[in-house]
Formats: sequence, C-alpha cells, structure tokens
Amino acid sequence: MKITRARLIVCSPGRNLVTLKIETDEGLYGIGDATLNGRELAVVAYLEEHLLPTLIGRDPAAIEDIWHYAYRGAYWRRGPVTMSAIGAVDIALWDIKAKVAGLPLHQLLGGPSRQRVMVYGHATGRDIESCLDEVQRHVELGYRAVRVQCGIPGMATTYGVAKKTGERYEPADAELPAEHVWDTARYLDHAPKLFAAARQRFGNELHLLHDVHHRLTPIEAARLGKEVEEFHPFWLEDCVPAEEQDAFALIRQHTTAPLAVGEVFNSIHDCKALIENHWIDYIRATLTHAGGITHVRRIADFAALHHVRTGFHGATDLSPVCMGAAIHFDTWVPNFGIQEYMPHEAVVDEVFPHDYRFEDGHFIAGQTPGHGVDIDEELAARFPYRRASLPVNRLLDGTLWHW
Ligand SMILES: O=C(O)C(=O)C[C@H](O)[C@H](O)CO
Ligand SMILES: [Mg+2]
Repeated sequence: MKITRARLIVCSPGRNLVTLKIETDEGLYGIGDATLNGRELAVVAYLEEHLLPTLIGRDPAAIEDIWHYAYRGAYWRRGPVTMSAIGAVDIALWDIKAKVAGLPLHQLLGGPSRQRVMVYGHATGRDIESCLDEVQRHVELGYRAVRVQCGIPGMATTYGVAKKTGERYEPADAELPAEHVWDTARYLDHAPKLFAAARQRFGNELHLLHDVHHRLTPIEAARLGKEVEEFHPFWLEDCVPAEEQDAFALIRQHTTAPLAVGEVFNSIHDCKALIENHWIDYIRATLTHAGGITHVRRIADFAALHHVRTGFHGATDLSPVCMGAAIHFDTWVPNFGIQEYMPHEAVVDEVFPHDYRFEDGHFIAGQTPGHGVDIDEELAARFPYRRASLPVNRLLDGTLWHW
C-alpha cells in the first residue's frame, strides 16, 4: 500500500478545525486532527509546505519510521506547531492501520483495559449559585465528574466562564485577542468558597475538578491547594505556568490536592521531571498536540511507572477526530484517569460523523475499524475559516499576565 495524496480540510462550523486526510492507492484513507487553537494556519503551512509532500509514495504502515522522519528529519524539534503537524499525520496513519486490520483502534493498541471511560463535564456560571445549578444539570445527565468554574466578584471576566449560563465556554471568541483582567487576590479569596458550596450541595461522591489556567505563582498555588484540599478535589489543573517544572516541587510540599498539567505540552521532555519526581498526578498532553498516538503512548507508559494517570484535554478546539482517537486510547491505556469532555456544537458532530457515544457519565468507544471518525467534506466546505484568537490577560495595573 502507498500514500497517494495527503491534504487538509480547514473549516469553521462554529469554530476553526483543521483536518488531515491521507489517501492510499487501495482506496483506504485515514483522518487526523491538526487543530491548534488560534494558530490553525501555522500548522496548515507546516504540513502543506514541509511534511505532506514527503509522505507521497510511502507505505502508510511504517508509522514508526514516518514519525521519526518527521521528528528527527525536521532538525528543529518539538514545539506546538511541529508536534501538532506530526500528531495529525500519526493519528491518520493509525486510522489507516486499524482499518487495514479491520479493528477498532483500541484493539490494535493492546485491547480494552475497561469497557467505558469516565469523563468530566464543564459547569460554569457567573456566580457560585448559577455554577452549582449547572453542576446539577450535569449530574442529571449522568456525569460523575464535573469541572467547576465561576465568576469572581469584582472581575468582569474570568477563565472558563461562559458568557451566559448554560452556554458553551469558547475562549477563541474574537478575531484579535480580547483583553481580560486578572486579580489573584480576589480569585484566591473566592475559589475555596466555590468548592465549599459544591460539597455542601452535592455531598462527597461527585468528583469536582477545577482549572486555574496557569494564573498563580507556586506559593499562591500552594495556598489554594491547602485551602481546598478538605473538599478533596479530583484535581487542580494548571496551577502555574509549567515551563519551570521544578515549581511543582514547591506546590507538592504544601498540599495533597491532586495536580493535573499538560494541555499545552507537546513532548515527553515537557513533563519528564514532573512525572519522575512524582510532582503531578495526571498528565493532559493530547494526541493532536503531542505528536499523536505514537508519542503520547510513550508519555503514558513513562507516566505509569510513576503512578501518574492520563487526563486528556478535551476542549472543543480538539476536533471529534482527536476525541475519537482519544477514546480508543483511553479504553486501552492501563493508567487511565479521566477524559475531559466539552460537547461540540451539533453542527460539528454533523461535519464529523463518529461512532463514539456518551452514556451515563462515560464514553464508549465504537467498534468501527479505525478511530471511528470521518469528515463530511461537502458540509465542511459550507463553513469557511475565520480568524479567531485566544484572549490575553492583564493584571489590574496593566501588566501582561498569563492567560
Ligand atoms: O479545557 C481546558 O482545560 C482548557 O484549559 C481549555 C483551553 O483554554 C483551550 O483549549 C485553549 O485552546
Ligand atoms: Mg485547562
């Protein structure tokens, strides 16, 4: 079998999504997700100019060789653009391999470690009460785990809170970056109250998660951890920017709140120290952004040696293609923790027909050969790309801060 064509489909059914289709001389094709939120066309250029032309004529079964050709052969290693491009190729090649084998992807990875994978949903509200009403709605839908984010009194905007209660939170909401304002003192005062209220209303069984979205310093994160640990969060996510992996050592000394990190990571080197020093509990690097199944499998196996479990990023900027592949990965990976699930708009699900399904707070992988996700190209063509940017964040005095 040979690769005859590799091309990108860029569409925007409510949000931008970049899809790679690799076609072969035997009529089989594979699909990969190449979406890097707010930087979509950078990955398109990387693939079209540098990677896709090198695939033509190759045997799609040689996934390992193609991965190393793309990684080592680039000379300029790593980084989100490069690794998302490699990730898209890798996911599409695994899709082809599983289709050739006539197996759902998880069977090719080693078979199921579980029948279904627990997901967490997002509850957001402008204040604690409305956020908890959203938690209630999720509980009624069957969720066992819910991420809680609410507005902070005195702050016009805060990460993770939808514009209207019950709506989806979409961060890439403006053509050029919107400017948000951040006040750590107000946040640290308010966040523990949200956890306290959630435990009071829902008891101890429901898993509660929270995303700090890189906003704190290590000692501030340590304080937050100490204050919420009595409410036993499932995890605190991205407490500090993770360029400096050692920062987690300080947080860890102070709190038993489980820590999750890694949605912006793109290689094992971004999390090596975090994992081997037991500074984190969950690794969130995604298949799309961290070099595909081939590389994330190495991260997951390494993490398993150190009691770290997976908790993949699953925001709407990961397309159903990434989600489908992730659900197979989650079904296989022995050290699975949880899967994030932000439902896509109905139109996105129409553009990407798929066989995974949500049931009773869990995802169930489909049995179609491959990762089980396709693209309706005619429908996709009706939604052309539109530039959309993630926001930036400033402190009260105007200093540019982490978003
Ligand atoms: O889902 C999460 O945990 C996020 O932090 C969402 C990110 O802000 C979003 O995916 C950025 O593209
Ligand atoms: Mg996050």
